Amino acid sequence: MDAAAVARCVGSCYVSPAFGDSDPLRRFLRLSLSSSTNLDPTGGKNSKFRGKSHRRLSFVRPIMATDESFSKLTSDCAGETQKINGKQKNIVWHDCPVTKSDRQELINQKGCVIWITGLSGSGKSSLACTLSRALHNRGKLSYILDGDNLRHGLNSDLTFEAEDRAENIRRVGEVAKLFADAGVICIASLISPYRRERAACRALLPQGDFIEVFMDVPLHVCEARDPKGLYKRARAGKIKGFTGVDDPYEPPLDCEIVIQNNRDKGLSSSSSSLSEMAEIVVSYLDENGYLKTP
Ligand SMILES: Nc1ncnc2c1ncn2[C@@H]1O[C@H](COP(=O)(O)OS(=O)(=O)O)[C@@H](OP(=O)(O)O)[C@H]1O
Ligand SMILES: Nc1ncnc2c1ncn2[C@@H]1O[C@H](COP(=O)(O)OP(=O)(O)O)[C@@H](O)[C@H]1O
Repeated sequence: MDAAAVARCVGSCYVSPAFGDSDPLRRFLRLSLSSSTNLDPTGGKNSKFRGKSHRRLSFVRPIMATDESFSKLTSDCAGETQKINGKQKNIVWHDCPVTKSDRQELINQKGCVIWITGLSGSGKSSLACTLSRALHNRGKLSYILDGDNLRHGLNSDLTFEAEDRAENIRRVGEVAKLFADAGVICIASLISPYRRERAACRALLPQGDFIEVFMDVPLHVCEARDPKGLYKRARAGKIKGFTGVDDPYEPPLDCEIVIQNNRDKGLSSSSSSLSEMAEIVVSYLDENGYLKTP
């Protein structure tokens, strides 16, 4: 992409130079300290990339980033993790001689998770599809885990209550981790409104392999798009607990890529910008070594 295209998007996009913390323990501690709750029901209205200076100290620990994930963070990269939670005991990790490295070498790429978060209507699914196509055109294998789609199957038992949303995100995080382990570039696109759960998904992956993309689109723009008529129904009180209307969205404080996708017109004017947005992510992957065998 040329510099002008970057600039056009950068009216609209910010790519952070990845996380400065190379040490997983440091990052874990940082996440523990930075997580806090934002109950602003207007959600994305003021959602700008705020960066480190706006982090608040809090003693709230990530719900999912428990002692288990802590020990995983310190030992996981070797792939030797033995996962034991409260319900499952006496299980032992079984290794296979065909490794993640073998798989990555086979398809000449590095498995990772692109996690796209944002309000309903912010363009998550559109970006996911455009990105997947762009990667496909470059001969790279990707797979989309879309929140809406997964709620037709794997997550069809879950509601939009906070606890179920958290479980939804946890499951998608685990599945995404498996795809990344398979060597695939996994594109997860779901609202995932809570920082703690997104942080927990990040903690499942080796350092750098979780790339969070924030669709920073104001609520009024999402609401004007309203392709499924859900905002209208939520405003009419026919849907309770709709994200951004009467349910919270916690914008990322610290993510790899921010995309300000503000246009409120139809696809004809957006198609080029979607491909520019996808190109921003592809460039990030390229520059960080995900499009070749590590
Ligand atoms: N109450 C409520 N709040 C938000 N969204 C709702 C709700 N009810 C249904 N929908 C539709 O479900 C899609 C979001 O599913 P997700 O799995 O991505 O949500 S979450 O991550 O568990 O919050 C979301 O899809 P997108 O518009 O693609 O984001 C909506 O179409
Ligand atoms: N950059 C854009 N400019 C204009 N409209 C867009 C843009 N990106 C997405 N849209 C439109 O916004 C609506 C919501 O997009 P979608 O990808 O379904 O969002 P989400 O998955 O976040 O709910 C769709 O009608 C889509 O065509």
